[in-house]
Amino acid sequence: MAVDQNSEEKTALKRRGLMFILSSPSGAGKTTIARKLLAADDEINLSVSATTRPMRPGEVDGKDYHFVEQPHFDAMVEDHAFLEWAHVFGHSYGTPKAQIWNGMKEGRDFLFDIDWQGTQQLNQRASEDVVPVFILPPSIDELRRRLIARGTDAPKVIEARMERARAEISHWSEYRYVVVNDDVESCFAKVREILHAERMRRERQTGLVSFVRELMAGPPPGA
Ligand SMILES: Nc1nc2c(ncn2[C@@H]2O[C@H](COP(=O)(O)OP(=O)(O)O)[C@@H](O)[C@H]2O)c(=O)[nH]1
Ligand SMILES: Nc1ncnc2c1ncn2[C@@H]1O[C@H](COP(=O)(O)OP(=O)(O)O)[C@@H](O)[C@H]1O
Repeated sequence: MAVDQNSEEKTALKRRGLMFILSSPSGAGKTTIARKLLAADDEINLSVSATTRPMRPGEVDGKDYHFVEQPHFDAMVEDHAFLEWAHVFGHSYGTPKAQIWNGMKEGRDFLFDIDWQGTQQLNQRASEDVVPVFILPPSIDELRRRLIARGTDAPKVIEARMERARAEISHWSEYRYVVVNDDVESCFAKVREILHAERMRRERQTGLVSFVRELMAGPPPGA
């Protein structure tokens, strides 16, 4: 029956969701690239982290981050509510578990803006589902210029971020992909290509084995 065939085909080609990670030293542009990707791609959802850092102008609670007090964050750690969490720049950041696991099972993809510590933890927990991408600035001077131009941090905070940048960059080789964010449009295009190619990987297409089996079970060519 035609209806059955259609639904069978859909099942056969279903794929498991992936965890697309963007990391970089602060100011290299990962939030910019992440926002462009979310706007351009209907199939990827942002993993909204919880953080104890203060909200920046223009940020929205529940959309950019869940802004929480330290006791609330600590209680979530106690309850094992995070897939991963870490201290960054004197604040706590963590990925709430609930939204991710259910979505992944339904084949939804998630975008993570997390640091190298979180990437290591996700790699340990779900390496097959993880696609780690590291964004590099074109130069250290340009990194400082971008942090200043962003206008969200006091000079002391900018210097702290610059000091940390080298330590963060030292983790570049733990990532499957590394992209230099010189021109934002060309960096975005590369990141998008990575996402598209990763979606096509054989291992992610959960129904492929039965699909190919059925394909091979058909009549031989010319029959
Ligand atoms: N491990 C981990 N890192 C996070 C999480 N959320 C954000 N981060 C990282 O924390 C760092 C600081 O983020 P943020 O305060 O937004 O400043 P930004 O680096 O200037 O965007 C960045 O490297 C983020 O990728 C999280 O849930 N887990
Ligand atoms: N390719 C680029 N060229 C020039 N400025 C950029 C580029 N990418 C991002 N920026 C700017 O640099 C600043 C830092 O970018 P942001 O995305 O906030 O970095 P991160 O999330 O890595 O801390 C922002 O003001 C952003 O508009």
